[in-house]
Amino acid sequence: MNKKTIRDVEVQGKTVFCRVDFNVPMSGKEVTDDTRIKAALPTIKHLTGNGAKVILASHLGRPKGEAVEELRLDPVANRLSDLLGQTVTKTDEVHGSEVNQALSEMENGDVLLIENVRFHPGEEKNDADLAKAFADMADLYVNDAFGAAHRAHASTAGVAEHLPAVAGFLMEKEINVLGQALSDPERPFTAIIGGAKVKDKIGVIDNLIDKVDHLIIGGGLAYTFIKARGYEIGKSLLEEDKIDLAKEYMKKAEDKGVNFHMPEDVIVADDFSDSANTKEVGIDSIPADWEALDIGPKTREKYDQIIKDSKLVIWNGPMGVFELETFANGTKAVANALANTEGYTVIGGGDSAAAVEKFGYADDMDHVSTGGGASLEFMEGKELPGVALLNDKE
Ligand SMILES: Nc1ncnc2c1ncn2[C@@H]1O[C@H](COP(=O)(O)OP(=O)(O)O)[C@@H](O)[C@H]1O
Ligand SMILES: O=C(OP(=O)(O)O)[C@H](O)COP(=O)(O)O
Repeated sequence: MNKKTIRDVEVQGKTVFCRVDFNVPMSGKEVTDDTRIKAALPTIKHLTGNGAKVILASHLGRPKGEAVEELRLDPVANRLSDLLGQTVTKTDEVHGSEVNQALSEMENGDVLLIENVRFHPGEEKNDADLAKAFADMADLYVNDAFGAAHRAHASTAGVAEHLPAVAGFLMEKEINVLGQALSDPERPFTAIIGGAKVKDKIGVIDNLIDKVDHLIIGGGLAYTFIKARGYEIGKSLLEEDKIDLAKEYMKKAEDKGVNFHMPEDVIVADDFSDSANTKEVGIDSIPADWEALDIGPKTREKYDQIIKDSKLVIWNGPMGVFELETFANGTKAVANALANTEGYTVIGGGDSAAAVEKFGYADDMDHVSTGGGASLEFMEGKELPGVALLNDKE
């Protein structure tokens, strides 16, 4: 990576505005997976250990510019305090008098976490005033939020225009490892795309088709493709206005000789719950009132074989609603296949990383990225806004 990092700057006595990605899975007020918090610890400890005052900023969920009680960062601050072994002060504001007061009380080595930056309507608009307000709090900007580096927001991009701006250790590691894997990919190269953020992820498929040998689709994303093939999908997740795009991508894959795989069979349920009635059905038999929440056994077997025959596998997005035991088998099977392939394996995405951790396969992967959309956009060859504005190495 040709960007400056925290190794290249003096931080003693400085106030550092450090963007992290603490967008962690939650259940009520409990952090259910702290992978992303742990991943930021080396940077935070480097800063505190070298005498900086550290202001941490993160988003959590998608509150759309207003305060949402369940998306406050207090549980994250508590978990971070435990992990760091020091008190992390948390403000209820993103900026303003409460934050300024907390800042005035900070000593070198202290850590302050400001409230969920997406409570402020200016964050996602990359509002210039908000970016300036963030910059005015500090002497240095550090971006360690690889998971949010594909967003050009006030705390990930705008703020960097006003301060010396460098990458944290996590950002550096992600860019280096992913860049290395993709510079000259070993083949067969397989990409597996699943999850629920259809709007975000469908576009990356376009560029991935130019790079991979096998493209595997699963999770909520699959049903827009299955519908595009002309099948009825009942109440399964559908992004109606992306059906044409799905058709276009399948055509492109065919034209380019890329092997495109979508589920052949699925697990359908009459309710979105662990106690729902379920059935295994072919994709031509999804009942009108049911929704497909996992891939079926034939699909699991087929995907397992492709993964085991691959030399490089990137996986982003679970194959089903893995949080519910009843619909976790597809995601488990794919995680197991990745753990047992000889190929180099890269996992991306908050939920995929959480799934791999939950099923006990994290140590068997070559790289578990903290970014889902970010790793995909990086692997597509796009320049990430959260990286572009950082200072270049001299
Ligand atoms: N068939 C499906 N229907 C609805 N939601 C699904 C389905 N398959 C997976 N999901 C959901 O997708 C979510 C993860 O999606 P996403 O955020 O895109 O993944 P990641 O965080 O790994 O990038 C999980 O919460 C999972 O329950
Ligand atoms: O969880 C995230 O993305 P991911 O689900 O693609 O890994 C990042 O924190 C970015 O969140 P966003 O997709 O709401 O901008």
